[in-house]
Amino acid sequence: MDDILTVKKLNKSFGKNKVLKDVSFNVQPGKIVGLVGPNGAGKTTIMKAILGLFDFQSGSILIDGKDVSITKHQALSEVGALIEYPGIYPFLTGMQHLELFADNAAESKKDIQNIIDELQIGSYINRKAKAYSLGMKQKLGIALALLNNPKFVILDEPMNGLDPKATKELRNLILSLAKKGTTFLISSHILSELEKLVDEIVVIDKGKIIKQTSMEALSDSNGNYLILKTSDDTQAREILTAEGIELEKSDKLKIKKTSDEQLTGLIQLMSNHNINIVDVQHEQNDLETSLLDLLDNDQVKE
Ligand SMILES: Nc1ncnc2c1ncn2[C@@H]1O[C@H](COP(=O)(O)OP(=O)(O)OP(=O)(O)O)[C@@H](O)[C@H]1O
Repeated sequence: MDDILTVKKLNKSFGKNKVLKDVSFNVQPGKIVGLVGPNGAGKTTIMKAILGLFDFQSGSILIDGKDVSITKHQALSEVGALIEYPGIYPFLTGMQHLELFADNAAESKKDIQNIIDELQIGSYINRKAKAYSLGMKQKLGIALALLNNPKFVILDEPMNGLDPKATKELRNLILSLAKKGTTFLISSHILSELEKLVDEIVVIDKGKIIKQTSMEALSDSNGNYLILKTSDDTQAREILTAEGIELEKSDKLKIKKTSDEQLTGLIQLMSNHNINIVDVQHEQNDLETSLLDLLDNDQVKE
């Protein structure tokens, strides 16, 4: 399927500070893609460039096959976005914001009501935005991003300021929209939340993309471990080491999982030395651990 977003060799500097270095990645329709990386890595800059808000020195951005730049915005007509702090007018009500940004007032009445219901913002939507809390403003910003049924939605730190209930509601809303075909590019530092949502992640560090991978492949490639509990862990550790089986740094007998047959071999090995395996646990790296590993490796390479 053709990409909804293709970013190719994007370079961007602020003065002498090169903040995006040959950034390339793609997003396929209907996917939820997470853009992750440390503070200052370049996530917001990428999102702003995709939205035609920043110029760039070289490279290209295509949405649905059409070029986007600071002067070419046509492809953005079907894109919804929330970037940094939602731009909200303090003296307008939430409802006035939604009406102001709706494409077609008559047709949008039902859409506006749906969004209000889904995000549960009805109790304060007719109050002036100056009286909104951080989370209320954030929810209004998300409502504005989702208005007009965009095909592609870009959300920069959408969970900022949301309480756990609102975070869960937002997650469910994003998942249900994605099921109906909406595509999402989402940045967030709340990795435990992001991993419940995304199909793929793009990892950026110091302006360079260091990985684009499906979540499935990420946990398969570096995140599966077996933890053995035996009748004699001290002796078992010696036997495993003597066999050249590498143990992870842990006070438990933790071994990187390499194949489905590996456990049978370990049981056989222990049994040959009259040691019983009394328990086996499977452990999988969470997104945070996988990401920290990736960033550590990136530092080693430099
Ligand atoms: N308008 C600007 N003028 C000059 N430098 C900028 C500007 N915007 C961003 N930068 C610089 O670009 C780099 C990338 O910033 P960016 O906001 O894209 O990072 P980020 O990955 O979104 O970080 P965070 O997770 O902290 O939000 C930083 O070094 C930042 O100081």
